[in-house]
Amino acid sequence: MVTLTLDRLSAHYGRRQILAEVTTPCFEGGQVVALLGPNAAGKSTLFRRILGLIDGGGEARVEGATRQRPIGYMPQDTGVNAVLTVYESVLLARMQGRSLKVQPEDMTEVERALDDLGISALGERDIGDLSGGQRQLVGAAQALVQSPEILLLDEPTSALDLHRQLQLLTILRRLARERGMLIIAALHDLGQALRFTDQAMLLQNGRLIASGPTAEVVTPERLREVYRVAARIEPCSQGQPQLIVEEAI
Ligand SMILES: Nc1ncnc2c1ncn2[C@@H]1O[C@H](COP(=O)(O)OP(=O)(O)OP(=O)(O)O)[C@@H](O)[C@H]1O
Repeated sequence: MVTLTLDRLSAHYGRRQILAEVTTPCFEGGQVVALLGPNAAGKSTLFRRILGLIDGGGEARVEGATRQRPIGYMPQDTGVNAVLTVYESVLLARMQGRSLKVQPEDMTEVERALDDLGISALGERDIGDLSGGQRQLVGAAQALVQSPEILLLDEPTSALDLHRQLQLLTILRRLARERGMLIIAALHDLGQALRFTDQAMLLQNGRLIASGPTAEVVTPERLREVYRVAARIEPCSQGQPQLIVEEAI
């Protein structure tokens, strides 16, 4: 099973330190992990540092991976290429870093990624003609089609309507369980994090404030300290934790 452990991971842009010694428990395949924190806390920077796209100290230790490039990534701003169809853009993502000879298996994987995300009907559409939410799902398909063992998604629900947010989070949970994938998603909706994720990391000003089971990370005290909101967490009628936000403080 694939695992990821962050060990005193730091990151800087030029001379400016953004992340300071982030150390986490070992996250395992099959789990969905929420990456939480207010604007500018360092969530995107953490993803880029895990991917080795920026410099810094410490280590993002991947163990148990069977592939040479085990990590898939969907950035916050997914690029759009207007001259490609959705199918072509996902196929191109699949072929990244490989020979350009398309095998039948590659086409099967493209169809599977589109199907997994419920966007098979968009396959022949030009990517430039899509709505923001549709483009976001295509971005997720581009990351998923590489059959990653670890999938990093930077705010994958930010452009989606409520139905599609819930649908995507449900799909991610299923994919993690069924394929043993470790999925880490930056999320701003803490209620959804409580409902759909197993573990969480909470960043503030580039420091890890808490990590562990989501229900232990997202507490009224931390919402007050880190997010500056007064909130309660109460079980709903079905016993699920429900976040009730009262006011900004
Ligand atoms: N390329 C860059 N060069 C210099 N500073 C950067 C760069 N990218 C981000 N930063 C700075 O790093 C800090 C963390 O930014 P980051 O994008 O990681 O935050 P975030 O938690 O993802 O925020 P948000 O929730 O708003 O997307 C911010 O102060 C930001 O201004």
